[in-house]
Amino acid sequence: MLSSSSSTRPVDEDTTKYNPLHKSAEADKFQIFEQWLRDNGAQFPQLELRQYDKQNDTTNNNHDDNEGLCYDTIDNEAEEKKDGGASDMGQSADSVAMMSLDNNNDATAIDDGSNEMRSVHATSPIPPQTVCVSIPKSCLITVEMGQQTPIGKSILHSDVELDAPKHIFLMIYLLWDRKVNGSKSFFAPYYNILPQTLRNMPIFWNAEELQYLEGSHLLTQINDRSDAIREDYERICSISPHHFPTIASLDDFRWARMIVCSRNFGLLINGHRTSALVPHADMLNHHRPRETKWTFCEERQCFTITTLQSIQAGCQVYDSYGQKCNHRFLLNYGFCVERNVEVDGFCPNEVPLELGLDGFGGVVLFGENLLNEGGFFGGEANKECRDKKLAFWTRGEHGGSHMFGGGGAGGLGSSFNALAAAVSASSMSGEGGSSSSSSFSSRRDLLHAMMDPGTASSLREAFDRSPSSAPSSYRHAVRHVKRVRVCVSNNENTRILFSMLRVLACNSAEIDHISRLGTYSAGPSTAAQRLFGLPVTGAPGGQPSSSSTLRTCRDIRYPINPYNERRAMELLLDITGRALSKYPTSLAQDNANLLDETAYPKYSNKRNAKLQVRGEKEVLHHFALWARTAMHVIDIILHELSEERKADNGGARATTAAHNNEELEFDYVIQAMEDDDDCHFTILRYCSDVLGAVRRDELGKHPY
Ligand SMILES: C[S@@+](CC[C@H](N)C(=O)[O-])C[C@H]1O[C@@H](n2cnc3c(N)ncnc32)[C@H](O)[C@@H]1O
Repeated sequence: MLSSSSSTRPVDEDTTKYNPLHKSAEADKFQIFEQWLRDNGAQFPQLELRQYDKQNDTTNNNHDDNEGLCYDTIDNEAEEKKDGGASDMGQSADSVAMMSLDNNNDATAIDDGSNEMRSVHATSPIPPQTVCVSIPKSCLITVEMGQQTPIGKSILHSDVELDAPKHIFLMIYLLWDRKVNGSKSFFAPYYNILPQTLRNMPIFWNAEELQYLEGSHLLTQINDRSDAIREDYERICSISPHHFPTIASLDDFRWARMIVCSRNFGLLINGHRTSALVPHADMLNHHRPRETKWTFCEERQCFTITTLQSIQAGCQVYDSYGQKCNHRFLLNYGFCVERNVEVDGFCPNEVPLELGLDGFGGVVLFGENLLNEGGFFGGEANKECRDKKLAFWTRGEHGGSHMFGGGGAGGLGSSFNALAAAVSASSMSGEGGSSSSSSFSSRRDLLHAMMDPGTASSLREAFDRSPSSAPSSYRHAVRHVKRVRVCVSNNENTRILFSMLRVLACNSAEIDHISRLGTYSAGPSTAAQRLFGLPVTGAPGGQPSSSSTLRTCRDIRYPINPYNERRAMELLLDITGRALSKYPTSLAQDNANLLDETAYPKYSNKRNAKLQVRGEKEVLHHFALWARTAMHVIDIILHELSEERKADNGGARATTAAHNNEELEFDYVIQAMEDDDDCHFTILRYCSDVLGAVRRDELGKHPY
């Protein structure tokens, strides 16, 4: 196990593995590359490039060490940028057997194009604040250069919309120059050392490798990414039908997209914001916390990398690709960090949760309607209530337009990924446009039909074209779904998740109450609302104060009451359970699997997939525990309240057996949580502070 600090990181001492660069064609490529850079003024005097040796990797994937709750629409990962942050993978990078680029002991590994994992090492001790890499502007490929190519100009003059507009011009330059100028290109030495297969990138995984991600939303994102690349390719072909297909095939385009995605730097060059491919600087692997920083230095007119700490001779020199969830590392860079934890203990791994409402007032979790019609979440019979609830749930979104587009942005930038589900032709025609939800059985049939993935998507298309002409039952069945990414933290996205759960858990009186709440208005507030600096209720009479803005389902930051909060926690337990049930293996099984480095070799696609799903399950288990703990604490509060009520009514509270049981007392339970080292601080703080404030408020309402 390597430390994240260079001072304790082992130094590679087996110099026999790092012979001078002259023995293989592969080494020649790198020698030519480095010489080309030096000839053009680049400097990296204390660095050498190395290549990882192949290691039991059945997928030909040799890797070394080792993107708050956002609505999906702001979770745009299409154009991931390096951010000058730092990595964890460094810890494993050094532990991987490596060889110098001229080491022809493993010529086969080199020649099959699969040994694509290179790294940068210090050849002598490097003090902090040393500019260890300096690449002149003339060696950079920038967005503007892509815009000046014939295809770039055609794109600029067209009104075509592309998924990756910023990356596209770098891709275009790379593909165009390679094809048109070939070995005569100024950048040919750079093109020659770029990885050829990118087999570690999930969009290039085979079916067996993708199956390792079963249960993960990442599978959908991989598909979406693949589709988006194909669509961009087709759009550019439509602008340049005779030229572009001769420059790049779809496979070339896919390769270029992932090269740019994993290697570009967002820069400010002489006051102009752009993106660039920076030869050599893009050979540094990711590690956190960061040990180097990079920038475009106007004085030198060079891209520079500067050390932030001393780096020992032989140690790998890292860059940080930023603090990111493993799904971003995997999707955009083709690796996962084994232990993705920041120095302060924060783990950025996330999992997306999908929750929503149908027009019957029924809760929808991961696209499935809760059908407990006898229970609370299956929907409300009261039309007025469900209309209000739906109005609140969709408040702030663009009416209609987002509903069927699969991810259109809402007015507040939130993802309103409303899903229109298909129903069978018979059920649609059978409804005849009459009021729909007249009976439970027809509604149930309708919802069942909607859950069937085989139901007619053509009807959905017809409905999308003309929603207003669809039968009202169908319109009511349309599910309004939002997605939120959560991690093990009480960050903004956690707060949004809890807010949405509270709204979904509202009964008629509660939805009336939150609909009346104003935002940031002065006036009377409860102790708990003051304590948390939370929005306060509007003036009596139900109108928000004039200075308030309308609140949305993201704004219910404080429990509405203990009963609603308990229902919200039931929903949280349900949604985490549903998400966990999608995976074929348990978290315990994953942990056991990852101990087996023969079956799950380091840096293999199989291991990376396992790391990804394990990270998701860790988050889901955290929230399941949160929900269970909260329900227990709320039950204790409700018990105390009922005891108070009895006492207020003249009962003998103190003599009840239950009351003598200290395990049923709020303070006792909170103290036990504080004493428990395993109790996560977010759960403790929520139970102690948020539920504690709810309890104080409720007790303050006595006598009843
Ligand atoms: C900017 S390049 C870095 C240089 C790269 N190693 C090469 O040989 O060209 C980014 C790629 O390096 C690899 N990489 C970077 N950091 C890594 C890490 N911590 N663990 C595993 N692979 C990493 C991934 O394949 C990623 O797509």
